[in-house]
Amino acid sequence: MFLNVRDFEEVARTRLDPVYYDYVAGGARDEVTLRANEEGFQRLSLLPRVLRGREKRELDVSLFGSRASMPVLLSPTAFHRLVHPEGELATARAAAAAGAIMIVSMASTVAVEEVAAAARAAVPDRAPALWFQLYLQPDLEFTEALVRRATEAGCTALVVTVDSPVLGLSERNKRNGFTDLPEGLRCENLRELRGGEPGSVRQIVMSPELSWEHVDWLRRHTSLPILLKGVLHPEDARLALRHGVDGLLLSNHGGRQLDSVPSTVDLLPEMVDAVGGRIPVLLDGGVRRGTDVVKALALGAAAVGVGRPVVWGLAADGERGVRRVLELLREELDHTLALCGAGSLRDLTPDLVRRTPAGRG
Ligand SMILES: Cc1cc2nc3c(=O)[nH]c(=O)nc-3n(C[C@H](O)[C@H](O)[C@H](O)COP(=O)(O)O)c2cc1C
Ligand SMILES: CC(C)CC(=O)C(=O)O
Repeated sequence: MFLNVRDFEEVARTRLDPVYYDYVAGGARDEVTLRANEEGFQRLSLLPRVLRGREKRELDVSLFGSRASMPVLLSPTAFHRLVHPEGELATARAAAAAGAIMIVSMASTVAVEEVAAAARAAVPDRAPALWFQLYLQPDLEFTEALVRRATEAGCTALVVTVDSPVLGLSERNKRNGFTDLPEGLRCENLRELRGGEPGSVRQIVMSPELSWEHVDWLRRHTSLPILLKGVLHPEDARLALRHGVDGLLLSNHGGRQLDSVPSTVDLLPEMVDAVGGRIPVLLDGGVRRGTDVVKALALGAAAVGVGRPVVWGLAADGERGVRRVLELLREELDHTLALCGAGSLRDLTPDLVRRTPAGRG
């Protein structure tokens, strides 16, 4: 029985090739940050208010022009066809049906146009909420064409991942010899547009030479809102403001890039402070429960993202699994709001969160 997100991980573990399970579950090096993300939430306690609740709670949010049924979105995760044959098509249908924002990974194994078409077909009466995650490629002509493709496909915001000047190192992947997608799977957004072998697919380039000038370049080449994913230093948050960025997705890549960085929820108050309310701060990393969502929102996040939970849902039970994972998080969020005496997300304020004394959490 799937009672919570962790139940999906257990089933996914039994279903998946252990090499692919490790790819998804794993983090960088000693996995200190991977563990810290969940522990960060566990160390925080909630302090509910009483006698001020409401019969029906409002969970919907509006973010960068996208309406969503809840402040939980699908963080970008690569290679969905590695865990289920329908891959991102199933994920997109589930997200659209749940009214959740899906951030399509640049490294999706289904082309962004097809992902968008699947989402639209799932909810013919409304526009599904899709954003696109981008690794800025040093080949700016290619990057520009990709941004155009994502925009024309119907993605309405760009989430630029900036924590990957080089790829993080997962020792699980190394031990397992997992370096490439298996035969038949490709990053469909990386197809050559011209030149190269017909139908050939590029490798994603992680470039240490990317700079704020590239963000400025992107700002000039798109009218879509730009969010930066992976800014962790408050000084970089302030720089993001100066470079006209529209939002931050506070993320340590689920502990997959630099190991030993703090958990995202521990950094959240400082980052919220750094931007001083001028742009929304979203957060991902370690969100597994409705209580985690409430803690993050109370501390100032505009929304949270989930990465692995979606992949576990997909691996365990395809589209239905992703649907259920999103439903569970929504139900838990609603239930937690009720127990906290919050009638809406606006009632979530920092005073509802306490740091558990050391040794007790
Ligand atoms: C299997 C997997 C693939 C990922 N692929 C991407 C990606 O393509 N682009 C990206 O910006 N982040 C990627 N991430 C990071 C997620 O967007 C997100 O930051 C992270 O998973 C959040 O932590 P959580 O898994 O604890 O929810 C990936 C994470 C996982 C687990
Ligand atoms: C390197 C990407 C293709 C995928 C990614 O970001 C990840 O696996 O964390």
